[in-house]
Formats: sequence, structure tokens, C-alpha cells
Amino acid sequence: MTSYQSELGGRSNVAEELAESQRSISIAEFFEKNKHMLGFDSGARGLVTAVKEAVDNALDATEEAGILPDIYVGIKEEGDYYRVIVEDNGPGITKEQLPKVFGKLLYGSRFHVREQKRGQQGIGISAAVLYSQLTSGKPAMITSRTEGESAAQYFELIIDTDTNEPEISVDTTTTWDRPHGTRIELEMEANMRARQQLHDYIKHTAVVNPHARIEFEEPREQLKFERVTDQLPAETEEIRPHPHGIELGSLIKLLDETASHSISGFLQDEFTRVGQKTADSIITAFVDRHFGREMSWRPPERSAVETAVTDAVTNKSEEATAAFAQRIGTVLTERDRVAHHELVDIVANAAEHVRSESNATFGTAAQKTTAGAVWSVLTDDIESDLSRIVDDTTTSRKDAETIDGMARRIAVKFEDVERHRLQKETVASFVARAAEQTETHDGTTFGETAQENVVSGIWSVCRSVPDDPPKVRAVERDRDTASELLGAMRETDILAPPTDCLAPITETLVEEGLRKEFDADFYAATTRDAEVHGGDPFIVEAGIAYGGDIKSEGRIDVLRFANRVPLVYQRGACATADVIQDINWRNYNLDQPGGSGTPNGPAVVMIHVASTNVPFTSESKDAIANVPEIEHEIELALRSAARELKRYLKKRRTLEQRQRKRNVIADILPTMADKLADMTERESLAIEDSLARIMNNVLIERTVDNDAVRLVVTNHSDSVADLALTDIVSVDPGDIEDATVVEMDGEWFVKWDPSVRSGEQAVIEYDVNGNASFDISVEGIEPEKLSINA
Ligand SMILES: Nc1ncnc2c1ncn2[C@@H]1O[C@H](COP(=O)(O)OP(=O)(O)OP(=O)(O)O)[C@@H](O)[C@H]1O
Repeated sequence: MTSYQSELGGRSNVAEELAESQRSISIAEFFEKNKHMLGFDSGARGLVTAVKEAVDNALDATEEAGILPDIYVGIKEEGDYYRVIVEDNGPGITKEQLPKVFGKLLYGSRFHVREQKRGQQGIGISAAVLYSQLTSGKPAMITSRTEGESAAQYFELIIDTDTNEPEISVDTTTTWDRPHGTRIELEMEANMRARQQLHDYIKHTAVVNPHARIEFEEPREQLKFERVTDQLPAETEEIRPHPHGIELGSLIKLLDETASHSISGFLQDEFTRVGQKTADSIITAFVDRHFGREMSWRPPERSAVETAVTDAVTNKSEEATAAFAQRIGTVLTERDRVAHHELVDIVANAAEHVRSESNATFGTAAQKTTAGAVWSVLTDDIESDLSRIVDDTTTSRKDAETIDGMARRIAVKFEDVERHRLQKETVASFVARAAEQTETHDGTTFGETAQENVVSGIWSVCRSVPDDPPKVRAVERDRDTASELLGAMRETDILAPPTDCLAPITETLVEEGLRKEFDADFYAATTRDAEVHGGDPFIVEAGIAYGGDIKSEGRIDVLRFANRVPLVYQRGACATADVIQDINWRNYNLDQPGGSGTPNGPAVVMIHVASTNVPFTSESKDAIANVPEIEHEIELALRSAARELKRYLKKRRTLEQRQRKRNVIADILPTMADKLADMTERESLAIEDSLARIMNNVLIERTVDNDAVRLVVTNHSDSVADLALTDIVSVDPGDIEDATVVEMDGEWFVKWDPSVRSGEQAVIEYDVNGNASFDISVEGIEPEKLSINA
């Protein structure tokens, strides 16, 4: 860079020279220099990112069109380069859109849409095109066919980085065996060092997209994932922003763009979950913030009110004045408290009342004078009113002197407040100042909680004013007013956003996905209810697989997904990692050396965040940002799945203890039985029967007497046993009462599902002709709780 340091003193020249070298930077130029931001920081990573961007788009496009995805991913070595091919059976892209979709960064259909999609930014696939042209010098080759078109479009293009526009070198038609869809071929400088991540991405994509058929071919390996369901994910709906999640800048932009004039219309038109009632509540809170509320005071004696009115009114007959004064006195003193605007109303209504009764008129000027006079009486002794509020709202016993001191000091501050109309912060500042003065002058502290209580006490008797809220244009023009509206929106209770814009994987499929991928002993899954962050709804799901073939050494594996896309990089920078490390996994019976960090053991944890806008840490969408609302939900989802794991592990431990006990008894019992038989010269005991009784087990016994077979279930446990028994018999047992018999390949499957209560027996009997063999299997009970003598 040119140095201007020697040109001391000639600052204006430096500025001019600098000005000459300043020019705008095209987005494509920017990303050309900052490839890492988009996940193209190395050849190994570039390959994974290119595949990921193209496959995510393929899945989005097919699902949007209601088509079950059929995707081919190929990676081929081409001399020093690699060629990435991704093909889908989606709706295809029109000839007009195609060059921009692939040849222009920040061009896409999802950026402005509040709906759960894999793609968000309109940058992914064009970034892959940019990376490919940068490293290989070759254009992107794209084939696309829309439904019903006789031929497919074929384009070769690069991105002109100066203009961020596509530069088309080939534009022709071609034949293609797919009736509709898109195929993209990119050549790039790359290597297969990230083979593991690539495989993980493809495998895990298949896990959370069981409706997709994915074929994957790379130089060394070929993988095929058949679809396991014909059910497309639930269709998602686009939604408007939620009032709780919007920022001030976005609110002002919406105010600028809306066609509504009133705030009520604006709120109902532009936001989700805002109907007339919610809009009214927001507006009340907005008016409170914008105009303030008016303090209401306890009415004085009726006679004082009447005297004030009589003294204030001139030029009216005595009779009419008395009627006017009486009316005001009656209505006012019937009220618990009265604020300034209420007083004005009371006076106006009294004037109307007197006019209808006696034809005497009290015009606007008379009403104003009257209201002024009554207001003086009403606010004559606000100190004792405030004293009562301070006393009622402070729980710890403050002495009367402190209470009165506070009340007196707050009351003084009302003197300068017109109509006693003020914002809550002003009330708070009055109270804080009064507390300060009380401490200085009386030496008594009035703590923060006590101050807050007094503020709430005063604010709760302040009345909302009837003024109309400002119109949309006025709010949009004034940042402070817009901020007041935003505060009101955030403070109002509003239903959580609808979730039809989200398509969670669902508990069943999370569990099934884990089953497909891991041979474990135990699985648990949770799908949380929707929550909001930044105006966008989101749902967190979590799953745990434990035991079985999962490796037990080292840290547990964590599978992360965002909008059904596996996240394979930046594990440590992800909100999921922070949440996992902060949980005390020892509480859930997992090994966690030192009591913090990722736990050890034979477990895999899966976390899915679905949102209309997943907050990623960067444009490469590798890691979820630390948004507190999302972290909280991740924690709750994980804890819920972990609780099930804990229950399972506890039960397993109990069963293991039970098994150990059984083994010990089973060792001793035969010896004891033999000894006893010897001594008593009786037949030896049926060991299994005794064992079952000692262990409180369910006992299954078969006896065969000549051809008669008797199968008995005795329940020694203290709960009902619902069993599913299958006895495979080598000869035809004929029909059996209470059981079904199915013949298969010369064997008879006797199926019996007895439900046996504690302490009871169930029996079936059948005949076999000749020498039969039996093989029994039992389901519906843990093996540790079962004794079989059959
Ligand atoms: N295979 C495809 N079939 C149909 N349309 C596609 C396909 N690939 C991309 N598109 C269209 O091109 C647009 C741009 O895709 P791109 O990958 O650049 O961005 P995105 O998917 O919207 O967001 P992100 O940058 O987060 O990936 C998409 O929004 C979509 O409208």
C-alpha cells in the first residue's frame, strides 16, 4: 500500500489521493478473498462444502415441490482436480433464473422468507461455483429440466467477480433421462482428506431425511441410502415476524413499508399472533409509555368538592350551580380514586346532566375552571394518600417517620407534573430520589426492593390515558416513539408463534434415525415445544443412544443438525458444545471426569435445531451461535432425554444386582436341595420353582405327560405380567384354546399372550402326537425377572 507518512503537513493531498483509490467492492470480490467465511478454506473442506450446498439445495427444492428426493452425488478424480456432480429430481430451474441462481452471489428464494429451509442466504451454491472457477479455471456445468419440457437446458458459466453477474459461455439444450430436476458439475482443486466428514455429512443427511434416496459415489467407496418412508416432512408455511423477537431497525423498516395508517392495523397486518385483542393490549402499553399514565387520588370530602365548585362558578343561577356541584360531588366521591382525565369527564357529564334536567348550560370555559378548582381540592393532601401507598407496599416494618418522610418527598415532586401525567421511569426516579433524601436527612435506608414495591404501588393506581396513539407515520419518523412501541410489544403477553412454519424431525424419527445408525441398548428422544428468538420460532430436538456397539472409550459423540442439515465442522464453537459441557452429566449416571466438560462413555447425543432462521456463527453455517433462548431449549431437550437414560441405567443396575443374587442362589440351592432330599429321604425339590419364588420371578413350566402338554405361567412378582410367548413345536398340536397356531416349514408356532396377575397362574394345554421337540421364547419381561423350566 502507498505510504503517505512522509508527506507531513500535506493532509488535504493525502485525503484526495486516498479518495482516488477508494471504490466499492463487489460482493463476489469480497468472498473471493474471504473464501473461508463460506466454508471453502482448503481443498479438503471445499469439497465437503460444495457437496453440502448442492445436496441441501436439492433436498429443499424437491421437498418444496412435494417430490420424494432422489439424489445422486458423485466425486470423480480428474487428473489433479476433482469433479463434484450433484443431481436431483426436483422441479428444475427456469432458463431465466438458472444463470443468476448459480452465477450471482446473494441471489435466492429463501432469504426474505420466514420458513424452515436448509438454505437461508442465497449464497451457498454460487459460492461453490466461485470456488470451482477460482481453483480450476473451469466454468460450472449445469443441466436443468422443468416438468413438461421436451429438452433440458444446459449452461456453462462463471461469475464475473467485478460485477457479481453470471458470464455464460455455453447456453444450449440437451437431452437428459430425468423428466425434471437439476444437475450441477463443478471441477475444483481438492483432495479427499476430509473423507470422514464427507461420509458423515452424507450418512447423517440420510438419517434425518428418511424420505430421501441418496446415492453416493467417490473414488474409493459407493454408498446407497434407500428411503425408509414415503412421507415427506410436514409442509411448512411462511410466517410473519413475532412481536417479541423484532429489533428496532427492523420495526422502523416495517413501519416505513406498511400500507396501514393505524398502529392497530399495522400490528395485525405485519405480525403473527396479533389479532384485535392483542393489538389493543399492545396499544395500551404503548400509550402508557408514550403519553404516560395519570396518577389517581383518593377523593376528598363531598362538601369540600361542592364548595370548590360553587366558589369556582360565576354567572349561573344558584339552583343550577348547586345542582352542578352536587352532581360532581356525588359522582366523584363514589369513586375509589380519580385521575385528571376522569375528573374532566365527570365535570363534562355533570354539565350535560344539569343541562338536560334544568336547561342551564355550563360551557367549556366553566367546565375548565370547575375542573381546575376540583383538581386543587383533589390534590390538596396527596401526601397522606402517598403515605398509605408507601406503608401498604413496604413489607418490612418501616417506622411512621420514614414512611411519612418518603411520602412527603415524593409528593413534592408531583408539584411540577402537569395533570400528574408521567411515565413509569419518572415515578421510579421520584421514588429513588426520595429514598436518597430520606437516607441523607433521616438516616434511614429505603432499599431497592422497597423502592420497586413503592413504584409498582403507585404505578398500579396510575390510570391509562384515553389519548389516541400516534399514527404509523409519526411513529416511523421518531425513533424514541418507535422504541416505545417496541417496548410495548415486548412487554405484552402474546401467544408463541405458530409452528406450521417448522418441520421438526419428531421424536419417533429421531429415535429411528439413531437406531438406523447405531446398534445401541437404549434410545431416547425429545421434541420440545416451539420457542422464539429474534422474532423467529424454533424447535429443539434431542436424542441419546447408549450402550451396545457404541465405543465406550473417550468422549461421547455429538451429532448436530440445523434444519435437518448435519453440521460437521466447528464442533467446539457451537452452542451445542457449550450446553453439553455445562451439564452435570454425573447426575445422569454418565462418567464426566472433573465434573464438567463433554462426558465419556458409550453414548451418542443428537441435537437438532429447526428454525425459520437458524443463527449460525458464520456464513459457512457450521456452528449454531450462542443465543440464550436456543441454548436454554437445547439444555432442556438434552436433560429430558438424559433423564430417560438415567432411569434406564438405574433399572439396568437393579436388574444386574438381581441377576447376581439369582446366580448366588442358583449355586447354593441345588446343593441344599440334595442335602435335604438325602436327609428326608424324599424326592429332590424342583429348583426353578423355588428359585422363581425366592426371586419373585415369573415362572414358565412345561410338563409333558405321554402326549399331553401343559404350559403353566406362575406370576410370583408383585405386578401384572403381560407376556408374549411363542412355543415352536415340531409336531402339529392341533387347535389350542387361548392360543393361535401357525404352521411354517414343518414347524408349528404356538402363540400365546397371557396376562397374569400377581400371585396367579395361566395355563394352556394341548396334545402332541408322538415325539415332539419344543423351543420357547418369551417377550414382554426382562430376562432377569423370568425363570423358565420348559
Ligand atoms: N437444485 C435446485 N433446484 C431448484 N432450485 C434451486 C436448486 N439449487 C438452488 N436453487 C435455487 O437457487 C437459490 C440459491 O441457492 P443458494 O444455494 O445460493 O442459496 P440458498 O440455498 O437459498 O441459501 P444458502 O446460501 O443458505 O445455501 C435457492 O434459493 C433456490 O431458489
